Amino acid sequence: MRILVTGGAGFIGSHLVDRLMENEKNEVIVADNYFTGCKDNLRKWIGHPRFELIRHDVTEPLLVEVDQIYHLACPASPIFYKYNPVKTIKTNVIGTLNMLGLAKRVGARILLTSTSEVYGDPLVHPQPESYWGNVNPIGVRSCYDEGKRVAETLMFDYHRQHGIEIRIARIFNTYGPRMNIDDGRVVSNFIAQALRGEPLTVQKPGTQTRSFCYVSDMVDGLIRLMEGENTGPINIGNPGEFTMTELAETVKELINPGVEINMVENTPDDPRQRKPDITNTKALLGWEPKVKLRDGLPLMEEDFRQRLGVAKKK
Ligand SMILES: NC(=O)c1ccc[n+]([C@@H]2O[C@H](COP(=O)([O-])OP(=O)(O)OC[C@H]3O[C@@H](n4cnc5c(N)ncnc54)[C@H](O)[C@@H]3O)[C@@H](O)[C@H]2O)c1
Ligand SMILES: O=C(O)[C@H]1O[C@H](OP(=O)(O)OP(=O)(O)OC[C@H]2O[C@@H](n3ccc(=O)[nH]c3=O)[C@H](O)[C@@H]2O)[C@H](O)[C@@H](O)[C@@H]1O
Repeated sequence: MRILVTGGAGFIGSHLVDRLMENEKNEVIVADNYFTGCKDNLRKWIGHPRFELIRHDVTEPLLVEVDQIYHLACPASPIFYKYNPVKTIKTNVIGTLNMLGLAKRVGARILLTSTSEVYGDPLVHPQPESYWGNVNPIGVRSCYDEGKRVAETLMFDYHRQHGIEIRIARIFNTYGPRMNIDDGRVVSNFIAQALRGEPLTVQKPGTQTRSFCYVSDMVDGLIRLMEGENTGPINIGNPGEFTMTELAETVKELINPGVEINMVENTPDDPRQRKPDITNTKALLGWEPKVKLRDGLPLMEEDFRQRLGVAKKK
């Protein structure tokens, strides 16, 4: 199978490449502009006969003969996707248009990594795929939230109009090794702060909730979706829901009991609750997450200790 992974140098993408490369029948091509990802995440595959890495921005057309496209190219951290909002929405709209054009041209099946942010600040909880969402069309997060919604629209229009084989995953908060240490997302922030002995920065009100999926579960779900017969959209996430204060207390307990927890200001339009309804995911993909937060955090801690050079206290 010839597989293109856009955004494959990123956090989820590089773990996906690892799993795809385990299958000797697969040839993998990564296209990435290294905005938030890096070659180092793929170092073990560079030079491998079944692997190719291209520096490419998906807002420009790309022509490669492939059978499957995993379209992950988009900055995921709010800090990065808010850094250049016009670029973020271009990546989601023009980038997805280019990948759909490629899929049509070469007859490839295409999977889009959409997001729970399509539900916005949800008024329905937990969120089923049938929920249309509560999204601000002109807010500071809209480049991402609406960008992903348009990407889903384009996927379905190409499916209905041109018969393209599509798969849509609505990914919920995912964590694990290889996350950018300073990309500003809550799990990476808290673990880096705990290891550096800095106060954990809980953004107000602290009662807002998220549900965290470990990256190996996420990759398993994405491959099952691609290999299955269902277009989606399908939620892929761990229904274990925590407040940010509970998350901070767990990181403090597991990693550094002496660290302080500080309440700090939040940013506009931060969703107050988020939890996937995975009824469809279990029924259609036979998937559910295996790694609990308390088991996943130490795996990420080990990765961050190595990268930060912080040894575990005896
Ligand atoms: N991690 C999460 O919690 C989460 C949750 C929901 C959805 N997602 C989605 O999953 C995908 C991967 O997320 P991630 O956490 O690995 O993020 P990431 O930022 O680590 O990876 C994104 C990758 O895409 C690349 N990229 C960005 N813009 C590009 C462009 N214009 N052209 C080519 N490459 C580009 C980046 O350099 C990076 O390698 C994204 O589409 C994201 O929206 C992630
Ligand atoms: O799962 C999803 O669909 C989305 O999850 C995250 O978006 P978000 O939940 O905003 O991610 P974080 O920036 O990690 O924030 C999570 C919560 O933690 C809080 N937070 C964040 C950082 C911090 O240091 N402290 C803190 O309390 C935020 O206010 C927010 O309530 C990802 O960044 C998005 O790419 C993704 O689409």
